Amino acid sequence: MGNLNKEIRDGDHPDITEERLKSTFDTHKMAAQIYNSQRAADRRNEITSAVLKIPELQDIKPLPFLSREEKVEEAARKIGILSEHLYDLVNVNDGAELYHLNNVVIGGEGNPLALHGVMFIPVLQAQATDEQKKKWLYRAMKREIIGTYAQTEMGHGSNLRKLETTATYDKATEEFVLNSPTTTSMKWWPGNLGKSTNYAVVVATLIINEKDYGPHSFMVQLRDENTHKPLPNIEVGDIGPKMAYNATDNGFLKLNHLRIPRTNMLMKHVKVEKDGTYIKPPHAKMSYSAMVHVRAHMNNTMAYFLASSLTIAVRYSSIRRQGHINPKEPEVKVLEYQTQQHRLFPHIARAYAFSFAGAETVRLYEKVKKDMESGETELMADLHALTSGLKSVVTYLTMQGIEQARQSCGGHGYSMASYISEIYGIAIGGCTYEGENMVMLLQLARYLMKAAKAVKEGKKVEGLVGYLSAPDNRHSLIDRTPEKSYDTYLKTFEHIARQQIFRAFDKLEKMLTSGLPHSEAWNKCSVELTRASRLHTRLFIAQAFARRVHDVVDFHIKEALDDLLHLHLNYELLDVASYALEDGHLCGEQMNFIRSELYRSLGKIRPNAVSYVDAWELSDMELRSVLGRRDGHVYENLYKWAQNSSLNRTDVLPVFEKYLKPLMMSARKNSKL
Ligand SMILES: CCCCCCCC/C=C\CCCCCCCCCC(=O)SCCNC(=O)CCNC(=O)[C@H](O)C(C)(C)COP(=O)(O)OP(=O)(O)OC[C@H]1O[C@@H](n2cnc3c(N)ncnc32)[C@H](O)[C@@H]1OP(=O)(O)O
Ligand SMILES: Cc1cc2nc3c(=O)[nH]c(=O)nc-3n(C[C@H](O)[C@H](O)[C@H](O)COP(=O)(O)OP(=O)(O)OC[C@H]3O[C@@H](n4cnc5c(N)ncnc54)[C@H](O)[C@@H]3O)c2cc1C
Repeated sequence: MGNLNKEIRDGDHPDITEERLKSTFDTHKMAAQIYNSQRAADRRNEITSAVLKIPELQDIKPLPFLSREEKVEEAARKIGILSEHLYDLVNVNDGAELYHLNNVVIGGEGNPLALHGVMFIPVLQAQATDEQKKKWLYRAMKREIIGTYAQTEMGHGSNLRKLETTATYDKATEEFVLNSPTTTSMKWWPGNLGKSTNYAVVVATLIINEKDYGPHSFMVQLRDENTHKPLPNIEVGDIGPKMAYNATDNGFLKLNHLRIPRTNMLMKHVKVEKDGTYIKPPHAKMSYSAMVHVRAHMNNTMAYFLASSLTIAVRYSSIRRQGHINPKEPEVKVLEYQTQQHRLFPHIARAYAFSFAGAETVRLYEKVKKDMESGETELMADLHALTSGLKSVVTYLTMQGIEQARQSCGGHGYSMASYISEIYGIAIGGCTYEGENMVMLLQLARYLMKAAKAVKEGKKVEGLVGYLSAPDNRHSLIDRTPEKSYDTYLKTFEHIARQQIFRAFDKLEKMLTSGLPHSEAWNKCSVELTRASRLHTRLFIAQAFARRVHDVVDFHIKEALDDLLHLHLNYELLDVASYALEDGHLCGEQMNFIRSELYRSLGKIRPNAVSYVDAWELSDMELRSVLGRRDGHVYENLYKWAQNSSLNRTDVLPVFEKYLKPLMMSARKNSKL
């Protein structure tokens, strides 16, 4: 039958092998849950193996030792080589395979085609007419041109309706005049805009006959296709180094009365006729599709970032020995400490939960995308609400989890040898991009307030907010029913979310009744509103986790996932318990029960800890972490890694003669006086 944990190899550190031998489940079967099919999990490993056989695709040295320019060059070099091998390595129509190939070969720090794949192609697919697709999309797919999505400006990112870049229609010439009238109107932030791309979908405020029609999308050629020099009336460049993600040239763009043909406006759903007549889209927010596309996929990318950090931390914790639990016995693996388990295991459960919630979200996204192609827009509001909440909650909790993973590695976690700080830097960008988290929580809150109003008016609501109409127990049944059921936990989460949604609603209504204008009342309730959004979203995540466990057929996988779910529900409930204590839905006795279940869960998870992270099947090449090495041989490799430091090229640095020697000489001279 072989080992259940598929990472076991001869010569590995015995401490990590000992962990893997304890596995109660087949890690490759678990990978099928994480990646949604056995075939997808197999393909990931096949792609990794194929990449390992191509020497030019390996990192020239550990990425933390590269300068920013070297990072940009290295990513571009690999993109060039990848293009030669692409069709042999992956199915180019499979986004998951492409994403995996990118993670293995290039990693998360970015590459010249990042925004091309993530936004430029999707926006053309969703918003270009057939004729426009022929002109740009097919060239983009063949990488004859490289594009990005240029929406955010120096002065405005969140509030799209106040974008200053204008696209003014000139009926006489049948052109749009694109203009950045102020410094703050410059596009600022778009990925790869700075140096890599030669085209961009620019989002600008459409003006026809002096009337403002709001943000619309326009195709703009930025650079000459042969020389790559910026075209006339275009100023473009890189915005400088960032917290992380520095292989990517996030850029600025100033358009100086640039004229583009009328047919460069993306017109699948919305139109400007030759005479300037404006024809509305079936839904006002259809042009926001590229943002929804990314938000819908972010749960999975965040789950991946979180799982990467936890793989590093848990593997390292299984070979790191420090201190004693029993003074008569040798030093223990730090993973034995309950505090270490409490620090890491709930985040493992979250990574799984985000992946399962992500799979459901992508399914809904695919349905809405298909509907939109035929002008059907009914589910757009549901999708927008769901992705807005998830994007915010998942990125925030991912940030917490990665930082805990780093701290759990002690001093070595702070070294770039762990690579956790880079993963952290990349992941937390997600709290900001695709809609600042508070802004997106408030978008979900609009949807929740509408639902609450409907319920108050005696109407029945369904779907994602159906629980607002469902019967509620005054007291939680956790620990009060003979059978062990997750339903009691989910009902408690429902109660908490429902109470908070109505609390925010009542507060808002009270202020409105007192005569406060809606926007002021909204602002004064906004903390309560974001709380409602978070609780609603955390309920959805817990439900999605429970739905997945319910559907699993394999006994051992189901059992292992069930343990994680149990931990998740107890940990998350403790995290939000104050809401349930406030109105007596939970009592102190139940809190004690939940706490003791949490501690019991940590013990249950412990033997499988390494296997839970191994099941993500993240290769050494993609983890890029000395601490997270599959074989557990950390210490000798930490020493090897440090040899890459340019400071070690000579024993004595020039700064010694220049500054340190004079400093010490003069100090010595003074002390002799
Ligand atoms: C296999 C593919 C893999 C893809 C993987 C991608 C993941 C990559 C992850 C990691 C790798 C690192 C790579 C980094 C890539 C970075 C990419 C980042 C790119 C960007 O950041 S692009 C710029 C993003 N900008 C924003 O998100 C701006 C945020 N602001 C807005 O979206 C809007 O301004 C707003 C929604 C906040 C408000 O819009 P507005 O028009 O003013 O509308 P309102 O008045 O507030 O609302 C009116 C009404 O409309 C409804 N609504 C709003 N939006 C939508 C929508 N999209 N769909 C449906 N309905 C919508 C809203 O709910 C209101 O409804 P109501 O009146 O309440 O009924
Ligand atoms: C790594 C990275 C990559 C990016 N890539 C791209 C890209 O490819 N293309 C692109 O176009 N853009 C890109 N962006 C820009 C990004 O989309 C915006 O920065 C983001 O949407 C946030 O907008 P902002 O910067 O205007 O934040 P601001 O809105 O200025 O946020 C500042 C503060 O104001 C608060 N705030 C703002 N409005 C409200 C409100 N209505 N109610 C309550 N609070 C509010 C926010 O919560 C926040 O606390 C990228 C950004 C990053 C960090």
